[in-house]
Amino acid sequence: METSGSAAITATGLTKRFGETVAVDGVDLDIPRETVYGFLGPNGAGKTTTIEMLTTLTPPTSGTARVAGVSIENRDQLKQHIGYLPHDPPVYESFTAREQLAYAADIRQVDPDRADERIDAMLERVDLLGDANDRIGTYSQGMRRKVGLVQALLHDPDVVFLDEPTSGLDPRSSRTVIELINEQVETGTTAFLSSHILPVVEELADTVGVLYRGRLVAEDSPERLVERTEEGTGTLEEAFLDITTEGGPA
Ligand SMILES: Nc1ncnc2c1ncn2[C@@H]1O[C@H](COP(=O)(O)OP(=O)(O)OP(=O)(O)O)[C@@H](O)[C@H]1O
Repeated sequence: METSGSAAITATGLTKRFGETVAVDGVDLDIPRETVYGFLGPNGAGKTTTIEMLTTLTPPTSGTARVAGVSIENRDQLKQHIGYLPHDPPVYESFTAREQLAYAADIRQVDPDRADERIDAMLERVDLLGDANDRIGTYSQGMRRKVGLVQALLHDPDVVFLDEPTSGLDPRSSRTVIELINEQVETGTTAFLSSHILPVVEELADTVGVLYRGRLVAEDSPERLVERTEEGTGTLEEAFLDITTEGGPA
C-alpha cells in the first residue's frame, strides 16, 4: 500500500461551502496511524461534512486531504483502504445480516476463503450470530448499528470513520463495541470517531479535536483538555462545554 510517513489522515485547509453556509472552514489535520481521533462538535458544527469529504462522498470546495496515504481525489483507490459507519448504515432491508456482510466483503475484496469465517466471528462478537439469517428489515436500531459496524470493519481497513458507533446500544453491547474498536486499532487500524457520547470518546481517544462552526478550535489529548477546565479536574463534557460556549476559551 502507498503510504505517506506515519500519518493516517492529513488535511490542509479543508473547506466546504453550501451556498452561503461555510460548513467546514479551513480544517487542518495530522492524525498518526493506529490511534483513535475523537471528533467532537455541537450539532451542525460540520463533523459529518468533514467525514464525507475524507471518505470521498463529497468533494471539498477547497483544501486537500490524504487518508491512508491516498488523496481524497482518488476515490476508487481510497475506498479499499477505509471503512465508514455513517449515521444510517447502508444496508439492504431485504438482506439477512449474513447476506449483507457477504455482499460487503465481496465489494471490499475480502479473500473469499476468509470472509465467511470473519463474518461469523464478528457477528458472534456483537451477539448477532443467532439473528444472522433474519432480514435486516426486522432488526432494531441497535442491531442495525452493530451490522453497520461489522460492515465498516470487515475488510480490516487502514482507517475507519465511525459516526456514533455506540448510539442506541445497550450497556453490554456498548462495552463490546468499545473493546472491538480498541482491538482493531491494536491490529493497525486508525479510528476517526465522531460522537456526542463523551465518556466513550474520553475512554477511546488518544487525541480529541473540537469543531465549532466549521473550525477546529481545540485539539489535544482528553487529559489535557480536561486540565483546561476551571478546576483542572473536570470531565471531557465540561471541557467541551467551555470550548464551545460563545465567547468562552477556544
Ligand atoms: N447538503 C447540504 N446542503 C446544505 N447545507 C448543508 C448540507 N449538508 C450540511 N449542511 C450544513 O452544513 C453545516 C454542517 O452540517 P453537518 O451535518 O456537517 O454537521 P454535524 O456537525 O455533523 O452535526 P450533527 O452533530 O447534528 O450531526 C450545517 O449548517 C448544515 O445545515
